[in-house]
Amino acid sequence: MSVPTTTAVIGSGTMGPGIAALMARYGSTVRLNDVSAEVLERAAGALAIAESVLDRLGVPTTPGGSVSCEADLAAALDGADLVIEAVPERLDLKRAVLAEIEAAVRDDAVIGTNTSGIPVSELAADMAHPERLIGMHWSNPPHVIPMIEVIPGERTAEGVRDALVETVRAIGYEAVVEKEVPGFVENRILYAILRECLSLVEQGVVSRQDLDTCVKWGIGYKLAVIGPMRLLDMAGLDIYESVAGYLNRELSTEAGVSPLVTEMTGQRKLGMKTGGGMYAYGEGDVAAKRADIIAGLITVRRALSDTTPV
Ligand SMILES: NC(=O)C1=CN([C@@H]2O[C@H](COP(=O)(O)OP(=O)(O)OC[C@H]3O[C@@H](n4cnc5c(N)ncnc54)[C@H](O)[C@@H]3O)[C@@H](O)[C@H]2O)C=CC1
Ligand SMILES: Cc1ncc(C=O)c(C(=O)O)c1O
Repeated sequence: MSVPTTTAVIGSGTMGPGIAALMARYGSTVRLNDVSAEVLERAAGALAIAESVLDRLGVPTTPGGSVSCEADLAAALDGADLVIEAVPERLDLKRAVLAEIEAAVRDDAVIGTNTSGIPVSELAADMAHPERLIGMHWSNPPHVIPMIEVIPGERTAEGVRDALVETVRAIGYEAVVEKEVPGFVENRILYAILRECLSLVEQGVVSRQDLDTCVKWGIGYKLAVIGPMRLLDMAGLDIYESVAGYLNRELSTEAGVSPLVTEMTGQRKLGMKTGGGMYAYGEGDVAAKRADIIAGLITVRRALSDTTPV
């Protein structure tokens, strides 16, 4: 399977519309499904924004692609060669949705789950055909970040893994194939960073704003150009050995969720989607901030495409 003829995207929240817009751009007939009629009504706006971003990125349009919103799951799945599950990150919900998907989908369809890190084998535990399920972890915003983690579970067929890698490359993205561990690779690293960041803010070592400045320039800027393994070579492994020798024992080992985060989620302060989180957003601020972030990502992606690989 290179670009699937028909793709079903199940879940149209933060991730679904960007995924749908990108697959359509490469010529796939995409059906975008959600349980919420209100969410599906809003999808047109999100799709239009994603399409304009793809224009600005210069992603060419393959004729024949389209996205339609489909409230009926069976209709959304009808004839799909690739299904991308993007419903909320809850094991019970994902298992239930995967059961519905596998009961309705074509026998030879590939079912990709966009879980942020639930092991694929756990999601597949009750499936009649676990060989069709594979982790397909996009990074947010999915139509902009050109890398997808591909994670076979214990029972995923090799042919399914190979077909998905082919699809990822056919849409111009890098495929990173991994063995399954909770969080996969990207989120294990991201969450190690976020745990330390939250701990430093909670301890009052640094303000939220200054932490963001420090990580953006001191870490993010370099890591946008080279990966951590290359960074170790640039710094010197002897330096890493000396610093890690006294620093690693000081780092946060918090096994639970940061109290700062649980306090905010308890108040339904979920970030940009609710208009407040680590920062406060006034009227119109969220749209402006999202536009700034996308503009920055487009500039950096263009610049990085001229640099040598990691
Ligand atoms: N938000 C992010 O930065 C990223 C999220 N992910 C993962 O992608 C998945 C989706 O995440 P988001 O888009 O952020 O979540 P979200 O909460 O923004 O959207 C999920 C959507 O799924 C819908 N939904 C719930 N039950 C459904 C069902 N039975 N059938 C169809 N639709 C249903 C909801 O109405 C909602 O619109 C999660 O597993 C998440 O961990 C992966 C990469 C990045
Ligand atoms: C906080 C956070 N958690 C999960 C993911 C992806 O699974 C992301 C992301 O892609 O940006 C994230 O920021």
